Amino acid sequence: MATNNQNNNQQAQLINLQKLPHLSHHTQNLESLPNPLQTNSFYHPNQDFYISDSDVILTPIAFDLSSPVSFLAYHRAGPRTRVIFQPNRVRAAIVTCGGLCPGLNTVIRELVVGLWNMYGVRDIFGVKSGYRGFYSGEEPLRLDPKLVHNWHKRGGTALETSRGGFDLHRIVDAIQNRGYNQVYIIGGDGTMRGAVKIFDEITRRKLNIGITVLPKTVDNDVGIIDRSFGFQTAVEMAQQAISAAHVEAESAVNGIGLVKLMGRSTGHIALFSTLSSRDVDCCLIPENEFYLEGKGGLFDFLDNRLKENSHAVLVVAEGAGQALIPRTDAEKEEKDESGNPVFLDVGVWLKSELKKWWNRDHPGELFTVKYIDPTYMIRAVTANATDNLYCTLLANAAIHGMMAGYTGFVTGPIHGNYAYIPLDVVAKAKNEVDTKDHKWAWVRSVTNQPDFARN
Ligand SMILES: Nc1ncnc2c1ncn2[C@@H]1O[C@H](COP(=O)(O)OP(=O)(O)O)[C@@H](O)[C@H]1O
Ligand SMILES: O=P(O)(O)OC[C@H]1O[C@](O)(COP(=O)(O)O)[C@@H](O)[C@@H]1O
Ligand SMILES: [Mg+2]
Repeated sequence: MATNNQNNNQQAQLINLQKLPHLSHHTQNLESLPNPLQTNSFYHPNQDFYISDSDVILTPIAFDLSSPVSFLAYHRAGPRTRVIFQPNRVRAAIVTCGGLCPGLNTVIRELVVGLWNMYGVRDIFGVKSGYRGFYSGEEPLRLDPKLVHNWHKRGGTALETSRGGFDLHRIVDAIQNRGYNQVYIIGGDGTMRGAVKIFDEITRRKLNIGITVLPKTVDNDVGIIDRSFGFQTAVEMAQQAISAAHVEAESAVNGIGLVKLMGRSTGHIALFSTLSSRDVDCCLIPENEFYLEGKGGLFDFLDNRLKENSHAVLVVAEGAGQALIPRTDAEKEEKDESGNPVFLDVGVWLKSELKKWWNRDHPGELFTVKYIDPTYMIRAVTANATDNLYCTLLANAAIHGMMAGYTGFVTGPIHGNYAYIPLDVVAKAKNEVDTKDHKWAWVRSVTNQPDFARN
């Protein structure tokens, strides 16, 4: 019969636990207290209510039994029996960084309400305007449930956000000087790269300060988690633009409706919008290069489509086709304040190329391109119900992790369960559209578009 040790060894070979940093790893004399939820009148925690450190989420969830299997395990999010912070000694800071995303205000609201109601924390501060707000001299906003009461009904971020302005030492000095010991950062891939540096510096200084990132990206370009909050809302909003483009195209002779959607380096919004709309004839994304002229190119496809159907709808992600657009050397070098490449407008360029092509190949024949660019409209809106719920669970899960003393972690759903994932791992994990998988094949079969693979 296998001994416990043998079983543990076998399990260790099979399961690779993604260990989390904990404040006890670099600070001493931490307190250990019963979780205040134990005496919170709204909760009646039994033993199953608490999540233990051996409770994990496994991935992958689907595997082939005929091959050797191994799993990555992430600590499951949720309340622990013991916490390391006295609620009245917590000074929490919340900051939003990078571009907008539906649900930002909900996450802020739920962090405030969760800290206040679940754990009895009273010192909660909103840092204004992104990373630079830590040291800009602007006073942080004191937050309480009354103030944030309605925030989930507003798009944007009431704390304001910004790009750039990452000054590591000034940020960590400010965190230290303000006496923050829980820092909740809401941001995307760039934000996480910055947060890794903040975490490293806090660790180097041996400070008793927990830091966590709640992943935000309207593009859904952050890896490991199932999807980001606000993404569904954005896809829903994009439907309106696609429907309008379809109506315009259908109502014209040889009409093309062209919609540009967000997606800097990943085409998830374009892909999901295409799949859910079914009005789209061709979806162009950064992960799949395309070309205009010749057999199998976009014009060839559209020529046939217009002959068959007399109208067509194109969806293009903003980061698609960038290599095809002529640009000056200066334009090639252009970056935004965070260091992200600045794109030329693929929609405007495509519209002009389409017109040139038609006039050249079909002179005198009627043709219309209606270009719709909803850009900020899909991300500046209030989160829908599903995303709002996601934001609430995300914020609650992040709070439980921080109160338990975890640090340098990201909270997010993995196979529908909330998990704590090491920050440095998520910061490196990009979520790109896999053009070899079923979903992209499905797009191709729904649209019948070419694969743009030159043979
Ligand atoms: N490599 C990096 N190191 C430190 N800070 C970074 C890095 N990349 C981005 N940041 C900072 O993170 C913040 C948000 O980044 P940005 O790329 O604009 O948005 P997002 O986090 O949504 O991707 C900005 O303040 C930016 O300066
Ligand atoms: O005009 P801004 O604020 O720079 O935003 C534009 C960019 O923001 C995005 O929504 C992504 O932003 P994040 O990296 O902040 O998530 C892109 O889709 C878009 O290119
Ligand atoms: Mg980003």
